Amino acid sequence: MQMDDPIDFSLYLVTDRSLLAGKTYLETLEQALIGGVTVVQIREKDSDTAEFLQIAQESKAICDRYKVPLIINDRIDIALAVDARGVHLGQSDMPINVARKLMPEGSIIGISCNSVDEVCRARESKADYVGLGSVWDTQTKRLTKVPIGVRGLGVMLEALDGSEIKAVAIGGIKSTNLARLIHGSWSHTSHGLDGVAVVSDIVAAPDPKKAAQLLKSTFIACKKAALSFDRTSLWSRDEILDKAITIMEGVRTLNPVIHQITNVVVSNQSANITLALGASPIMATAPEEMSDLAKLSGALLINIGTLRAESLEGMRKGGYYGNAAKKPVVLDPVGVGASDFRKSFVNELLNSWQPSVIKGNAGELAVLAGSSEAASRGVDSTAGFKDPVSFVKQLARKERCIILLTGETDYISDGKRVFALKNGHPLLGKITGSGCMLGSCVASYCAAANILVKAVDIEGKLTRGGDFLSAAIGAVLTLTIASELAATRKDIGIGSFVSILIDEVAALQPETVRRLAKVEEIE
Ligand SMILES: Cc1ncc(COP(=O)(O)OP(=O)(O)O)c(N)n1
Ligand SMILES: Cc1nc(C(=O)O)sc1CCOP(=O)(O)O
Repeated sequence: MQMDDPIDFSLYLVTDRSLLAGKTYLETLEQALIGGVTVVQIREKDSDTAEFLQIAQESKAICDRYKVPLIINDRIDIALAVDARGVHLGQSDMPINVARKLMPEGSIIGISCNSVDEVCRARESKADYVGLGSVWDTQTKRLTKVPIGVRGLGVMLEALDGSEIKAVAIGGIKSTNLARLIHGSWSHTSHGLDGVAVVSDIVAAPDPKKAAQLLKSTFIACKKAALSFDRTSLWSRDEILDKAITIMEGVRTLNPVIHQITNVVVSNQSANITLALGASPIMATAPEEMSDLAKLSGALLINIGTLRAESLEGMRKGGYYGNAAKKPVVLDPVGVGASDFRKSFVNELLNSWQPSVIKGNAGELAVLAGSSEAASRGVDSTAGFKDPVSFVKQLARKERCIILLTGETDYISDGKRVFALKNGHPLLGKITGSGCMLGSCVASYCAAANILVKAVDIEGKLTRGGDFLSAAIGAVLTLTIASELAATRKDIGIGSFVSILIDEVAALQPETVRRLAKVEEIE
């Protein structure tokens, strides 16, 4: 191991002797190294200099045996004394330029960052890497700043575009939330994390070797899977329509269970439209059921209309277990701009699990994107975007999922391609819950798409890899074409329209979808 060998940051162990679970500190360190830790930071918050020095010397000897670089937290004198590869500094520690003068040439200097401003300063000061955190809450350290969440990481990573500075995330990271971390933090400029820094999930594990192995293999698989999001599919518009129709038929033959946590206004018609599609609805909300239902169902829909305090835990757990069971999760952020309560809750949801599709009107999606361009009033959108095509593409890249923007023209993007769909009838806008019913259709089609995947390669992925772009297109076509057919019925009115719409969805034939579909890809 030479001083100028590049460091592999993928699994960065930060030590904490107060958390040991049975094994001694040195046994724990060695087991973690055998398990695949690629860099170690000695963090001794309660030791005096003599004790810190001794621990650092003993740790260095073990790390050298495994050819793994050693970093010292805060203390340049200790780093120099043990010939460590570098130091990790906090925002209130010695400035990087001073540390650089004291440390030997080629030393690694890392700094903690909690905001984009701090990342920009780290860049100016020529840090070698940044520790971004805390991502989530942690029991290991009393936090003085609000956790940044996975979506906050994405903008910090973007601030590193074009630099050589490496980035690791820290705070609350476990093997169980690593997939969400890697996928959700990817910036829309395709900047991903170089590694994860972990304390308790390794140090406090009964088997630190196994814990490190799991973290390392999960990190590698997730990073590979996250990179695949940037690949563009080569399907033509007609092939995508074929796939959408295959998915439509798949819902009818596979009869997937669609778990829906939805609002009280539309619960009944959402369940009925799901039945009309050929799927099987279950409208369960209790947090206690979420783990079982994630295994049983083909997809989960989370619709935040009529949000109440007692619904929150079910939505948190539903998405979490949905990701864990590799089932698509569809988020319908109904009226998210109506209150700070909804806004902060949706932000919390998107920091804790990964949706496969987000559907919303212009006002709702503008709130998610932090844009003031499209206004909303309650749950209704009152104005659209000047450039909806770029908007959906950007948001899909940011959220790493399919974005469905509803309106007179519906826009669907996977971050690379954008499709405009122009079917539908004005009566859809006159009834309550047409958007919510569309959410049920999207979830049903995603479930079938996720079951129909042929070559299953689930490693590191949040689902089986279903074609959710075609699923979302198929779902929109089904509801909007059925609405056109329903509107031609004699004496149709607002009241009868809902029932006839459900009938038309049930009776809709694939050839009719193919004949009437108004889908075009926007270059
Ligand atoms: C990799 C990594 N990132 C962040 C930290 C936190 O460092 P700091 O801000 O100095 O806080 P303390 O470690 O002193 O609590 C870290 N140690 N490692
Ligand atoms: C040491 C440290 N620094 C943080 C920061 O936000 O800068 S969070 C943290 C503790 C991380 O421990 P665990 O992996 O057990 O959650």
